Amino acid sequence: MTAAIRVEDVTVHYGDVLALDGVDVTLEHGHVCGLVGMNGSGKSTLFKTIMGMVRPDTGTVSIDGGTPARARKTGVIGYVPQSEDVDWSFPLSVRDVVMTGRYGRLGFTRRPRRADHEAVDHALERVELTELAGRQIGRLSGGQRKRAFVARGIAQDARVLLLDEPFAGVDKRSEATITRLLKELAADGAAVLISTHDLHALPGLADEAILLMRKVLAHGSPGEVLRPENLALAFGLDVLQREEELA
Ligand SMILES: Nc1ncnc2c1ncn2[C@@H]1O[C@H](COP(=O)(O)OP(=O)(O)OP(=O)(O)O)[C@@H](O)[C@H]1O
Repeated sequence: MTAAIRVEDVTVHYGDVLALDGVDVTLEHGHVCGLVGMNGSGKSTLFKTIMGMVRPDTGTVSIDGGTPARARKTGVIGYVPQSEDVDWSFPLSVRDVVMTGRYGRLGFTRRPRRADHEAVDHALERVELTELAGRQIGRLSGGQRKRAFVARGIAQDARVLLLDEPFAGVDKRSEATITRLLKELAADGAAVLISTHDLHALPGLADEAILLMRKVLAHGSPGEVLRPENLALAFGLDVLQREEELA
């Protein structure tokens, strides 16, 4: 079976900073995988490398057996970026943003057809944003913005979906809606890779997890990955003690 995402021996530097060091990751379709690691461990860099927005110094990335550029062009891959990476003042409505998920499919005229409008309506319904469809994207709450980007991935029918910190600054309702949708998308055969700082939420969110610290320290079930010795390696003793206090 062709892997949804295959990252092989990828190393990335920003100038002198080593952000990823010989990273190998294989993800299959039908799974939600949580990506965890401390600030600066390379999570966003890994996403950008998988998207083809950062070119690795060495190593290769393939998405559904093709290049990242091809996966972007054909709409195979969808990306929900960190909020800081988005220009929220851009004069686009929620509906416009969701429609950008259809761009790979629009014909020569670039004009959306009925099927495109229907896909956008359906996606807006699934994230519960139908009533806010006409509002400028920057005039939404943090959680609603994230749901709009998830709707873009749904309208796109992305087979591989990457979400960089979708729960940062997000209310519980949006978090629950997004979690449910991601599981539904995976059950329909998508591969979902999602970074999060919320280690306690990980088992309820994902069926596998990756612990990153420039290298992949652990990749397995959330239970295996969150073992105290792994957390101590990735985060230091503070987190380990906090985990014990919370247990
Ligand atoms: N554009 C850039 N130029 C230079 N260094 C960068 C750049 N982007 C990231 N870095 C550095 O690369 C390393 C990995 O950063 P990255 O943003 O991938 O980490 P992260 O795990 O996503 O962090 P966070 O959890 O804080 O979002 C860090 O040391 C960071 O300072």
